[in-house]
Amino acid sequence: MSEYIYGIHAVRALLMNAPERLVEVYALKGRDDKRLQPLLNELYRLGISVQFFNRQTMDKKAQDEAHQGLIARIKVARELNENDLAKILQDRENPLLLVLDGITDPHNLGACLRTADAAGVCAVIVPKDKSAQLTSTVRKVACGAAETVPLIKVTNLARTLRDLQSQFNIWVVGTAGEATETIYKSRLTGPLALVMGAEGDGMRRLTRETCDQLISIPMAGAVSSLNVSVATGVCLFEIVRQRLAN
Ligand SMILES: C[S@@+](CC[C@H](N)C(=O)[O-])C[C@H]1O[C@@H](n2cnc3c(N)ncnc32)[C@H](O)[C@@H]1O
Repeated sequence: MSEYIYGIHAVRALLMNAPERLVEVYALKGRDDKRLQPLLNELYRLGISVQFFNRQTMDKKAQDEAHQGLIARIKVARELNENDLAKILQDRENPLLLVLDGITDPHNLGACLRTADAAGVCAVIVPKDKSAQLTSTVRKVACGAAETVPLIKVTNLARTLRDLQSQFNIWVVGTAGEATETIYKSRLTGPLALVMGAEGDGMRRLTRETCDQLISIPMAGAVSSLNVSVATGVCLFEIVRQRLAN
């Protein structure tokens, strides 16, 4: 089984993190780009087939995806699940996890993965059945982070959160606009899972009830909530700030 990834960021990230998954690469003929040549050199070095095509053929292969002159056919990765968490968490001194409770917009998932990578999140956890899938749009928006941050799909999110609390001593912090405690007054420096809610309804009741703490981002204006990927960025980088200041 294979799938396609598009664009320089996605191909470079896969080349750096899981080159064994690259089957073949299609590149735009005549494209003279300083960023592309080192990447092509590395592909040649690893013996990965690179074929050159004109723009019309590349656009056809990309089927409406923006490809920036580079497409890779890759082996589908094994899906990660709750059983992979122990390995990811072992030897992590101060793990930071991001939990997305039912985000369905691929752009939001891609943006959250990108921010998670930048903030040093060790895995993103989502419920198996109620989330956007790791599509090429998600990969493109994630700018390579879909290849670097493990995405764990769990059958029962509340149970996974309880396991994180009891087995790994992880403090589970949920986010909700109406929470009285703000992120800026909370101490978020220890092992932590940050939980974000879905675009429309926020966190589900059981998820919310499982959290150790609920926090909000203070809102000064007329709108009642932020876009979830924006809220994720605000929260993750406040956590990063606190950890660096510690
Ligand atoms: C668009 S909001 C959902 C709004 C939903 N009506 C609710 O009551 O939560 C999506 C998610 O972004 C996060 N979020 C957005 N604004 C927030 C805020 N001011 N404080 C904390 N989290 C926020 C939360 O995780 C929320 O579940």
